[in-house]
Amino acid sequence: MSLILKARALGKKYRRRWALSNCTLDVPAGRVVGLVGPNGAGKSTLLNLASGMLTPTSGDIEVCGGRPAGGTAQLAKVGFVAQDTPTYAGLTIGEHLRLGDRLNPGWDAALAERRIRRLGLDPRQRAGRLSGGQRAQLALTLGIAKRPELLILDEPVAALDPLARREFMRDLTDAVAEHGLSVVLSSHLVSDLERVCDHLIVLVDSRVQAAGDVDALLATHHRFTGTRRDPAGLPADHHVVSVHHSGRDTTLLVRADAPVDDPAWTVSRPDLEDVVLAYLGRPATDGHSPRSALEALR
Ligand SMILES: Nc1ncnc2c1ncn2[C@@H]1O[C@H](COP(=O)(O)OP(=O)(O)OP(=O)(O)O)[C@@H](O)[C@H]1O
Repeated sequence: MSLILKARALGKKYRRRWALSNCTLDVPAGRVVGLVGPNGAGKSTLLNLASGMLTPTSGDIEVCGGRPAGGTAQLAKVGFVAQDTPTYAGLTIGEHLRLGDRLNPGWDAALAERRIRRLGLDPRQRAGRLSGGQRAQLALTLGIAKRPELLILDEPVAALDPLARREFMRDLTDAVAEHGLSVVLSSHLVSDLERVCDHLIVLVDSRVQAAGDVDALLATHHRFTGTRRDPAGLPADHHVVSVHHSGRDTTLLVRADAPVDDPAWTVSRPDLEDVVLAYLGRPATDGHSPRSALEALR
């Protein structure tokens, strides 16, 4: 599997506080990869390190085969839209597009203009006068029109209304199909990630708790329900991710290639949100290696 991003024991420290510590993960190339995790898990820090906006305190990170922001050619390979969708308040939309053209060797002017037109945005409007969602759309347009090998989006849809969110996800899918770019996007909206991502990474407290193709994650996780009992009796290849007791019933989220056929349990399929929530509810395990027990689900 070729990798577009590789982090090894990566850490970033602010004064005495680690924003990300000992983070090891692999991101496959040619995919739309969702990065999901609770507030403060280190997602933005990781994405800022990947884009070269931050430099690591410890460990290594490689993006598109090189050091993040390590020279002009490397900069051209990666598009990054930060969480606060930065734009220049005093510049018009048209000026942003011209700036994009000047700064990016692979700039796709036709794509940028088409997208701005379709969004109904006036190229003469200053970015400072745009709504939060419109500003996000401008920043996304700049990221896509740069035609990067890897597009990194930190919570790109947070400021968008539901319709704009759906359209953005569709644009992204089209851009991936047309230009074959790799995408990493973080979001708390698992339903949106499910619509657009084919690979998912769950990060909790700097550690990968689960990672794999969405199809594989769905095929290897099962919901077990039955009368209240201790899950310890399940076969050894059944990894219990979460346990909920309510009244006389027990519900488990279990990872197993093939669920055991036991009349004591009713087995059903969880959706992706159930799987993600089960991992988010766990204390972080020390998944130093990308092949940690919870990870190998490709
Ligand atoms: N500039 C900073 N100075 C000090 N601490 C920081 C800084 N940026 C992030 N942190 C801390 O690092 C940790 C990880 O933050 P980060 O923003 O990467 O998390 P996140 O997973 O993106 O969270 P969210 O989902 O809320 O955006 C948090 O505890 C945060 O308080």
